[in-house]
Amino acid sequence: MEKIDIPIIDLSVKKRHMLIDEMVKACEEFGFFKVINHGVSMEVVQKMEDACLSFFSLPSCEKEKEKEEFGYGIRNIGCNGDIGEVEYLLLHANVNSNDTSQRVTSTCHKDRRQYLRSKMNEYVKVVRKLTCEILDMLGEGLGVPDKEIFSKLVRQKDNDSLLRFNFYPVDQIENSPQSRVGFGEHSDPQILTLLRSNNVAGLQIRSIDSTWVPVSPDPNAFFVNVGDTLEALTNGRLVSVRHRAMKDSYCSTRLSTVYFAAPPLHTLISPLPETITLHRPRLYQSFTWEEFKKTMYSLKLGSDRLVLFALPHE
Ligand SMILES: C=C1C[C@]23C[C@@]1(O)CC[C@H]2[C@@]12CC[C@H](O)[C@@](C)(C(=O)O1)[C@H]2[C@@H]3C(=O)O
Ligand SMILES: O=C(O)CCC(=O)C(=O)O
Ligand SMILES: [Fe+2]
Repeated sequence: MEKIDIPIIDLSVKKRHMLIDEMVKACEEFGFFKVINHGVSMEVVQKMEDACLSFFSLPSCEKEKEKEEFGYGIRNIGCNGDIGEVEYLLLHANVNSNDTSQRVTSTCHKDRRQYLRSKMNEYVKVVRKLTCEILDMLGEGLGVPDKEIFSKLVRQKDNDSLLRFNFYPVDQIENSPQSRVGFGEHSDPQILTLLRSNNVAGLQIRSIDSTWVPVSPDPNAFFVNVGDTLEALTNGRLVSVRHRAMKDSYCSTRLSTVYFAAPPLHTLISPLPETITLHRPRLYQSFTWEEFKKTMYSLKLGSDRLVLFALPHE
């Protein structure tokens, strides 16, 4: 295990130019950084987290009923045979969609669903705002003419962003190995990911020299991952980070909450002209987010998807 300092961006610091430079540098070197003093209401976070923990503590038969509505899953990640030591909810983070009020269901289910959904929607609103602030700072730092070029994609009404809750329970089995992979190595396919967790360790990022770097938990912070799509949009200048989550058998239950900011399906992803230079010729062909998504779902969790869109070298 390597000891490296994860870049920390303190949004309460007034010198915006300095912050922007540090943020761009972190995305170039690691594709990852931690944000503190972000201004997101901890009350919103806490209520959403409590509602999720109550959900995960329900009996299995109750949770299984939420496959369709909340994308409940256990152990199976995606549909290509990846297995994790994790239970999760995976749903669209589009606050306008999924009105459950018309569905025929018992009052108890309906109340629980509506409460969970409302806490999630409140969370999405605040986390999307923070995501857009970060994307605007990156746009400014890269010197693109329209600094809102990235955030505009995420603000679109039909954006394809997702919200995921990963629940890593404590092992009930005696003598199970001390530390196992809970969620396998991968990069996130979208533009930007904002991840937070309770105060339990688990997240690791892979550094340039391929060693795993543990990220200390900080429930007051957000961790930001550059996704494959931002790597493609910036012609490989900002790099998508490979990461995984470990599960420690003797530790406490871990809950991570992950917001994946994505553009609308029809969006054409092409490297921005400002990122194509003599020293860095164009790396990727253009593709729509829909095409990329189709490819990603046909592949395993740990696959390198961007390589399939790389242009041949001269
Ligand atoms: C195995 C898979 C799960 C995944 C879709 C995929 O085919 C490859 C990418 C995976 C991933 C990783 C980051 C996110 O957790 C996720 C929701 C995403 O957008 O891409 C998952 C997908 C999933 O669990 O459906
Ligand atoms: O649980 C974590 O910390 C990581 C989860 C993750 O990488 C994901 O959901 O894509
Ligand atoms: Fe991830």
